[in-house]
Amino acid sequence: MSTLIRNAAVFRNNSIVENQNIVIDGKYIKEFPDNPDPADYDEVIEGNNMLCLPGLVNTHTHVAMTLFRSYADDMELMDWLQNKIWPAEDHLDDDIVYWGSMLAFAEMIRGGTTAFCDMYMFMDSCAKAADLAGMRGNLARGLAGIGPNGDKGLAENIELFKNWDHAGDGRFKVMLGPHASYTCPPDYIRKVRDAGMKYNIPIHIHLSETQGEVDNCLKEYGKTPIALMNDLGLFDLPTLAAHCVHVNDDDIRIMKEKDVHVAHNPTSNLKLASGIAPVTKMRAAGITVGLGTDGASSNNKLDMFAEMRLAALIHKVKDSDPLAINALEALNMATVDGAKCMGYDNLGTLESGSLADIILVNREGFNWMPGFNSISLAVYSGNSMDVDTVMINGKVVMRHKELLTIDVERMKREVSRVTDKLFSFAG
Ligand SMILES: CSC[C@H]1O[C@@H](n2cnc3c(O)ncnc32)[C@H](O)[C@@H]1O
Ligand SMILES: [Zn+2]
Repeated sequence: MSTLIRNAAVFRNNSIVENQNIVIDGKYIKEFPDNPDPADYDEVIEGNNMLCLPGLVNTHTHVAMTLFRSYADDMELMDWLQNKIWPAEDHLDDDIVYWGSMLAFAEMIRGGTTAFCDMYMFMDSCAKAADLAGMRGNLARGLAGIGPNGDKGLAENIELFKNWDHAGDGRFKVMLGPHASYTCPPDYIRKVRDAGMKYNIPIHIHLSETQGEVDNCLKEYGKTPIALMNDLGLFDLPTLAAHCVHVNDDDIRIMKEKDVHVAHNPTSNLKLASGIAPVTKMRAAGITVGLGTDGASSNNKLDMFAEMRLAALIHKVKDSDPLAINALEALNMATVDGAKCMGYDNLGTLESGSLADIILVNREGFNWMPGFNSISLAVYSGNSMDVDTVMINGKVVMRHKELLTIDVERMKREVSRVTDKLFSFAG
């Protein structure tokens, strides 16, 4: 299958090149010809007035938590988890997670997100929904070592790896998902690490999200969550650490030394009043930082345009520096840096040989006028509703805002049905 994108403005090598043509062959970008003949291609996409960007990468989420959107707002993390979310999550099943995930994929594709890094339960259902939707995803079974199901969860995560790693024509990778230092005691982290070493599986974990988490960890183990995980050998595996809001200079040194990647979730961190991560410090130390939404209960959107904009804004205030994170840096965090967080070195850029995850953003809206700088426009005034066409792994999954892989009407009916089922426990 070959596709020609014709006459678009293309984000390449950190700048916008107008009037470009892109040829996609199979799942890869092949070339940028000057005068292509449309008759030579199976499919032609007109790029007039479109900005062509790499698909946006959401490096930390819990996709099925769309079903908890607006269920528990205006709370801090532990109150929210312990008193609202965890009791409700006891009522999840495969059917519920499948449709909650599908709702997330519809929202993500519509907003230009082509890849996601997930940690949740019933991950086989999440994977099946992602496969049908055509999404690219890194999947982790969330693991807790407190309580009776630690070993069962780990066995499920390994099974997930055997069934889904590299599946979907290479769109899926599987990670191990130890939830956090406060839910995974040292002995359990050692088990997870040993499994990761045995099967060569990377790690996705929440770390140092709140000051309370760090304080409790210091009290219990005499170490920060980052130092504790390092001493337990977890960082001997490639690790993606979500949040890292409360990290000190020693933590940052360890993370750089162990090449720990960070998923920065600005909206979730603000909404749960967790704090603002020292992103400029981590980036200055050479740490790769991607952007994420976290789940739709703590955000409450899965909108990477919103995350880019917020990331570019809040660090200016945190650092009292308008250059803290500029528009280009925010865009790179949402694309190429996010792709690195997911373990790809051929994703998140529009180059010959890159995987063809591409979005076309319509620049005809009022919010795109005047057109001085399309990178700045994309980050500060663009929004997810401007996305017109989305390609993942060389396949068009949304054309002119029509979702091609998801039966939207059925999905809405099923989401209503499983929401009723999920919340029937509440009376
Ligand atoms: C065991 S599956 C993943 C687990 O994580 C919970 N979760 C969602 N958002 C956050 C967050 O910001 N910090 C910590 N844990 C979070 C989710 O509800 C699942 O229980
Ligand atoms: Zn999370």
